[in-house]
Amino acid sequence: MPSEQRSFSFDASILQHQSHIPPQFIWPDDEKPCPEPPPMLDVPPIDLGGFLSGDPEAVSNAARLVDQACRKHGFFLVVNHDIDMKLVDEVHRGTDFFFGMPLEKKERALRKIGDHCGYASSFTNRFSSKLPWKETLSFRYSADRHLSNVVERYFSDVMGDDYAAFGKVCQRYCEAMNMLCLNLMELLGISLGVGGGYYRDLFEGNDSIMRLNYYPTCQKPDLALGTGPHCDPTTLTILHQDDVGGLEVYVDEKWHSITPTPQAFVVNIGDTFMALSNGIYKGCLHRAVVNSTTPRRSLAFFLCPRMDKIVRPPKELVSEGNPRIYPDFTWPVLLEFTQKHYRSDMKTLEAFVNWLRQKRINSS
Ligand SMILES: C=C1C[C@]23C[C@H]1CC[C@H]2[C@]1(C)CCC[C@@](C)(C(=O)O)[C@H]1[C@@H]3C(=O)O
Ligand SMILES: O=C(O)CCC(=O)C(=O)O
Ligand SMILES: [Fe+2]
Repeated sequence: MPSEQRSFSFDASILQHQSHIPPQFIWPDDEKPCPEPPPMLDVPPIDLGGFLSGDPEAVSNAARLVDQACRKHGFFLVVNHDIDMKLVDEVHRGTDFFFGMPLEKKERALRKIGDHCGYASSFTNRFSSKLPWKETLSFRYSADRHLSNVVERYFSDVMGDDYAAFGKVCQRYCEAMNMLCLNLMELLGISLGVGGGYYRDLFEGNDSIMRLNYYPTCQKPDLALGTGPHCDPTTLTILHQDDVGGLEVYVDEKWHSITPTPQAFVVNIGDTFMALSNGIYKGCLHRAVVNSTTPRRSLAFFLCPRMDKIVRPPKELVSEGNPRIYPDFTWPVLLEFTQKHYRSDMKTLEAFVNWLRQKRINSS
């Protein structure tokens, strides 16, 4: 991991108009965006309506579709999810408001070295090459009832009273995302044949991350990437993209674009759930491309286990034919690995297991 050093700031209000982009933002040829827009990934959205109402046939149909998608690429869309789309619009508007501010005001929430929360502009002080063409604002959401309103308080305490209203909106959004995640954990347990309770119970009181992504326009969109290729190291991601488009998923050895569907949420399996399913469900390899005409926003809710929970698959998923792939670990250790030692990509879990093994050898 390159050492963290202060370098130039990514002031989107300036860089978005520059015809020559700094070399740190130019990705190697084998990772550049596709020369032509890639094919759309044709995934039927999974209708959660029947599942949420407990209709047995709808439950088994949703479980079958989830199982197919997660064994293959770890990506699916959900509709009829019970989320108030007016709330989603409020978060998008607040996102525009925040990222539209002058840099020095955004930097009031500047991400501290090694921390995952706060404002970051393209991580210019975190990585020295292949910089993402984006600004992000990340904050913690805790489902622990003793830590209620942690989002709201973050906005007021860190960002100031003029953000209190946006903080309330994000608090409500995270609570809605938490409910959807718990329902999806139940569905994933049913899909894997271990019952709805195992994963749902594991994520009661979860300690998750919300991230607002803002991708300024780029005058060289064929050389840059908004977010590089990766699997989310977290458990499950619920993402809402605006109508601009830019999310791509790697399936059958090639990139596919995900057409924005405003009423749908994108759901993808993260590394932690790959470990929780003993490798049966695959972490979704994805990235985000940028464009030269329209800024893009996406809202990503990353479900993460409570800090003290051991990440371990249910015994039903471990057998002679399918032995344990990953060792026990806790999420804070994987999170620290991604924040201080390794930039998440498509091999994070493998690198993490090797790092853990080395740490244990060194400490024995
Ligand atoms: C725990 C996290 C680390 C990242 C944000 C969440 C889940 C996704 C991770 C990330 C987006 C994967 C690509 C690289 C990364 C550095 C980024 O582009 O932002 C990752 C995030 C991070 O480490 O800040
Ligand atoms: O903006 C997007 O569509 C993807 C963002 C993403 O993958 C992430 O934040 O982990
Ligand atoms: Fe991601």
